[in-house]
Amino acid sequence: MSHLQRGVFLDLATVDRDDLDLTELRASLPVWSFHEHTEPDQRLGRIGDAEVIVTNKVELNAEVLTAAPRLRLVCAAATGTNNIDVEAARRLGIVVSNARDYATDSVVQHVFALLLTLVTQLDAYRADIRAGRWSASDQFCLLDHPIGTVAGMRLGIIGWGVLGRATARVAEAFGMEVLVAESLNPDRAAQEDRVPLERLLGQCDVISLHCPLTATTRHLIDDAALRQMRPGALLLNTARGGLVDPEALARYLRSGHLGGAGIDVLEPEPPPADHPLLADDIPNLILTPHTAWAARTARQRVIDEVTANIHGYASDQPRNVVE
Ligand SMILES: NC(=O)c1ccc[n+]([C@@H]2O[C@H](COP(=O)([O-])OP(=O)(O)OC[C@H]3O[C@@H](n4cnc5c(N)ncnc54)[C@H](O)[C@@H]3O)[C@@H](O)[C@H]2O)c1
Ligand SMILES: O=C(O)[C@H](O)CO
Repeated sequence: MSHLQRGVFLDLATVDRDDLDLTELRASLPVWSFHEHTEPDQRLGRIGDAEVIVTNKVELNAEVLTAAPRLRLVCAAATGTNNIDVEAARRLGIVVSNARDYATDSVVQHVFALLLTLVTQLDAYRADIRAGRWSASDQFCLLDHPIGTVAGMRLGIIGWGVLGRATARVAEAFGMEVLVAESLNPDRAAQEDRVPLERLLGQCDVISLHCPLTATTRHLIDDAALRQMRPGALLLNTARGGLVDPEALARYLRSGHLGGAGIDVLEPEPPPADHPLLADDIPNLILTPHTAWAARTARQRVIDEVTANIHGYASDQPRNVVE
């Protein structure tokens, strides 16, 4: 058994809005400090001699990890761990655990909320109603914005993990054809049935991103990738903002080459007011504020996953270790 004394949760308010049960988490260690948010210059003071850090989005770089004298376990209250220097943690003998498969229902319904909103022109018709166009119409319905059907569309998935696979299952139920991109990571196991990224981009009506943000995947969807996408194709990003070059995406939406985009994640977050994708003249862009994961059930599950990761480490059976 590994005896752990003290834990610090650096950004509890990003998970809990006083609607979650933290009893088990609080009981998992003798001493806890919970902080709603932590600014970069507050990190070291708050970490102190903690052996366990829980973070959703506070950055833990090599400098911070090196300066934490007793740190043994970092629990990401998230699946994505791009805010944590996992390599530095490994060198320092610190275990990093994440939360897996905790928000699958929430993220997948969000992917389809974005896709169906684009394909049905929901926003445009709601704006028409608010502007009085339905009441003023000479017929029972409005037909001003062309409506597609997802059935028959070809969906390209980039990132064949928990969320990519779950998205594919729902897509098939909608009558979509699914193609899966080869992983760019050369260490990945056999990739039969996968399609090279370039071909996937050129053959699909919808591209949905589900891979982690790493040095290799940063700006995976750049100017060249957007150019390869079919005219009128749709881009969905519920993974990480850094996967997409925002200036390039704004250009391809403005030019009409892309039919639309549904984006839940930007870089940085929160985005500055002058972020290229916050401009108000970009057509067919639906933005949501990183809420794909945020159903209450999923937020409770992420707390339960963190608790299980602490218990796993304490009983010498670390779980969900990020390699
Ligand atoms: N918006 C949200 O609310 C939200 C919620 C949960 C997760 N996420 C993001 O979604 C990502 C995926 O989550 P998941 O649960 O499916 O993770 P996962 O680890 O199960 O799947 C990720 C997959 O991406 C693959 N991959 C890695 N590098 C790749 C590359 N270069 N090219 C193609 N594929 C590559 C991996 O092999 C793996 O199969 C997370 O890393 C996180 O950043 C976002
Ligand atoms: O990676 C995740 O799990 C989401 O971004 C929520 O933190």
